[in-house]
Order: sequence, then structure tokens, then C-alpha cells
Amino acid sequence: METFLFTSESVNEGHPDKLCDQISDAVLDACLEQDPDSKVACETCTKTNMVMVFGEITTKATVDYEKIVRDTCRSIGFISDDVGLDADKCKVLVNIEQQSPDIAQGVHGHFTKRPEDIGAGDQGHMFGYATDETPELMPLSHVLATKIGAKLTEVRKNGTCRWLRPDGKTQVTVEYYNDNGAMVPVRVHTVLISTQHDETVTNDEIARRFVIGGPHGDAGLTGRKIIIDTYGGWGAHGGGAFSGKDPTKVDRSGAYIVRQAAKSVVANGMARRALVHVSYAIGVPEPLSVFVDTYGTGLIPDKEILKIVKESFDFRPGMMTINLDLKRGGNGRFLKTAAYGHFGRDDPDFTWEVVKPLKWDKPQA
Ligand SMILES: Nc1ncnc2c1ncn2[C@@H]1O[C@H](COP(=O)(O)OP(=O)(O)OP(=O)(O)O)[C@@H](O)[C@H]1O
Ligand code: MET
Repeated sequence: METFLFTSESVNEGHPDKLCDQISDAVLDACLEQDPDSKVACETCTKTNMVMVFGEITTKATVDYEKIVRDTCRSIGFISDDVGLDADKCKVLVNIEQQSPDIAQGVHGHFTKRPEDIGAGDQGHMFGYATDETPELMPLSHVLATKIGAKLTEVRKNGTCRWLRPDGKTQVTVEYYNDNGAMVPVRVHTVLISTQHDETVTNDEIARRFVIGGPHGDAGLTGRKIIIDTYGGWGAHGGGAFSGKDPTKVDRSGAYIVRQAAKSVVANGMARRALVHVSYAIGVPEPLSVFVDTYGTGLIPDKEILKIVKESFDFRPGMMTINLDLKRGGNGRFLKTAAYGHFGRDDPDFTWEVVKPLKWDKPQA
């Protein structure tokens, strides 16, 4: 049996880039909670003793950006310079302007367009992926890297492992067998864990020193972990980031709907593995292209699956927003997505994970 190795990495919520993603999505949550029509493009950057939020936000909500930054840092565990950032003492800079009137006019006509007519918030192309190798229909290498990272945070926060600090990375290599296009995991080959720790840990417990972490060790930026956010290197990626963006930004809503489409194709038994691709032009509601590839695992031809996908999913931004309930923020709805992956999560707030029943004729054996 010919096999190959495939590796996915993940980072914890204390990684500086992920801290930025979480602050951006906490801002989005706060805006949507008070004003579901908010238009939000919130970027965050951080370095030692400093967090800055910046971008374009048009909202009726009254938002205390500084408080959101400090609360988010604190809840992750950044509570002293020692661990990489002090939530209560760090400098917080805010540089937020309104959405460009040119974009507002083209995309939502300054809030006048009906949902059917709302245009894509930008050009771009997005991929959704699903594979039958795990119950959540996600790549095993990615699921394991993500879950080990989440577990590290859990044992830090619940006190099981007292020498852990917030920042950390994981990486998992899995040996796979290619079963006519379907991916079959054979064994876990390597697990790598790099976690920030305090000075009390001994050299027997760890291989390399990693005391300086968080923004002190490495600057952070929103949108720098797009592969960790999606499929761990499997499938494909159009390059758009998710966090801090309202659903008119198809980088996010488009990627969510194509995940639902790919997952539904696999869950309905039409294929063992699927990639769904969509593209947009700014200000235009209908997608420019939709494409399906089942890597040769389809029980019916890909072009028939594509037809079913196009009939079953509405790719217009205003309609994706309604169908996936993407204007609902608050209660950490989007904040949750900003660490440990946007896909494959078992949580009713991840509406794009709900499998849609698809009507198709299974060929006779
Ligand atoms: N009114 C406009 N019409 C068309 N394009 C515009 C308009 N205003 C700005 N742009 C272009 O679109 C770009 C935004 O594309 P980009 O992919 O960087 O978006 P983004 O939301 O920042 O995504 P990411 O977070 O993935 O970087 C701007 O930098 C600019 O080049
Ligand atoms: N940041 C922009 C906005 O707020 C979107 C990217 S530029 C087309 O609409």
C-alpha cells in the first residue's frame, strides 16, 4: 500500500496573530449585537505593551473599543508583562474610520438595497472543503492539530498544568493512503507542541526554552492564520481572511457557504471528498463562477453535482447572510470562530456546518 505524509499546524488563542483575530471578532460581535446592519472591517495589530485596532466601521452601535481590547486580552490570559502583555496596562490605540462611501454605494447603496440585491463587499474567490475521514468531515491532520491546541489552553486555564502560558503552537503529521481520491488516515506520524511556559519548568519536561511569548515574542496581525482557520492546507484557499468582517464581505460569508455546500455533498453520500469554489466581483450579487471537484470520488459526474449545488445554495451575499443567520453577533458568536477553526465545530452558532439535504439519484450498483 502506497502512503504519504501530510502535515497541518495550529496555534492557540494566546498566539499573537490569534489574539488579533479574536479582538477583531469581538469588535464585530459588539457592533452586530446593537446594530445587525453594521458594516465592519476591523483589523488589529499588537506588539510589546501595545494593541491597535484600525479599519472601517459604519455602525449605529456605541462601542467602547478600548474595553473590548482589554477584556479580550484578559480573558485569554494576558494579565502581566511577564506572560507577554498586560491587558490593563498596555497602550490601546484606536484608528477607525467609516466605510469608504464608494464601497458603501456599490455594495449596499448606503443601506438602501434589498437583501437579494446586496453586492459582494469585494472581489475574490473562496474554497469550501469536506472529506469523509472524520465524523465532522474535516481533514484529520487539521482536526488533531487544532484539538491539541485547544486542550493545551484548557489545561492551562483549569490549572491542571500550572507552568503553561498563553502562547502556543501545534503541528501534526499524519500518514495517509489515497483510496481513489478519498483520503484514508493510516496513523499519526508526528506530534509537535511548542508552548510558552514559565521559569519553573525543568529541562526534562521540555526540549527548548519558550518563556518570552505573546506579542512580546512575536508581533501579531489579524488575518495571518488563514490556513489554520480553514482546512490545515487541504483543499485550496483564495487568500481572504475572516475575522473582523461583517457578512457582506464574501471573504467570510462566501467561504462559509462553500463549506456548507462541500460538507452537504459529502454528507449526502454524493462523494467522499469535495471542493467547492466560488468567485465574486465587488458590488455584484450573483457569483461570477461556481465550481465543484470531488477528486474522482463522486458517485455521479461533478457537473451534475455542480448543478445540484447551484440549485440548492443561494450564493448572493444578502441571501447567504439570511440563510446562515450571519447578522447575529454578541455572546461571543464570532469571537468563538476566531480560535480553533471556523469549520468542523460542533456548535449551533456555526450555522454553516448544518448539512442541507440534497435531492439526487444514486446510480444502481
Ligand atoms: N471602491 C472600490 N472598488 C473596488 N475596489 C476597491 C475599492 N476600494 C478599495 N478597493 C480595493 O480593494 C482592496 C481590498 O482587497 P483586499 O483583498 O485587500 O481586502 P481585505 O478585505 O483587506 O481582505 P484581507 O483581509 O483578506 O486582506 C483595496 O486595498 C483596494 O485595492
Ligand atoms: N475594508 C473594506 C470595507 O470596509 C473592504 C475591502 S476594500 C474593497 O468595505
